[in-house]
Amino acid sequence: MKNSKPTATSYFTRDRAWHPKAYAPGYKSSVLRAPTRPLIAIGNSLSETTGPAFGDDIIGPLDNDLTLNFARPGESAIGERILVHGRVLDERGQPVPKVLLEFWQANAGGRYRHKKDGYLAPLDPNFGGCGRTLTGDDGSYAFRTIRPGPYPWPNGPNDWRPAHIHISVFGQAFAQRLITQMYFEGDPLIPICPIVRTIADPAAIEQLTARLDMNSSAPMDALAYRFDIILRGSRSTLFENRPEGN
Ligand SMILES: O=C(O)c1ccc(O)c(O)c1
Repeated sequence: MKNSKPTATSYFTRDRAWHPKAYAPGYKSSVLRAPTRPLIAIGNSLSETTGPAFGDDIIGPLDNDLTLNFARPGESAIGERILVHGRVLDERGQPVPKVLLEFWQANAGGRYRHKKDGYLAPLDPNFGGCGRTLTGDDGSYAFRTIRPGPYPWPNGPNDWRPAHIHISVFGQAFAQRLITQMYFEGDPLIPICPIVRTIADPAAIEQLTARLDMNSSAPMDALAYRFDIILRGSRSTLFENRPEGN
């Protein structure tokens, strides 16, 4: 298609080489998870392309504050207090308003509040690890949390996940949910993480890395990190549930 005349949308088409391969043996669980046969396109059914429409009414007052939303009254989660903020943008850089963002993460010691997480680090009685918010009319979002700890995982003999926050972006339908992981600028575990190492282009890793943003920090309260999410196009944020074949 190289010589075809560009159309209005061809500038924004997806660069499939940007996304990691679904099969990446260094990331052990990708081996069984990756499709073994060519993918086939299945059209969405009506129930996959209609509703739900989320409004402000589903969001509770503490949903975007993980330091408080599981804490006992008057207490808060242990850890380095941070604000995470940014914008959700489409392939033209236009803001995407009113999308539901959900986040989940380990506590400051690197432990998830999940029955299958048996890591030695203790649970924090004041930290649940989940939150949600809607983007504003300018596509912006923000939430308060604590910086999660890194943790070991049984991929190889000594593999550790860098500190990260999982972020889900809900579209206008159940079939439109994209999930990514946000890392923190300067973390030495990023380049040696087997999951990160499935990503070929350093620029794509940079895009998954939140930047320290001193201008948005809350003095005497919380540091800020900025993380923009680009939903589509040649420089889309990498989403773990949208590998190269989709
Ligand atoms: O897919 C996995 O196996 C896997 C393991 C550890 C993680 O922290 C994660 O986000 C995914």
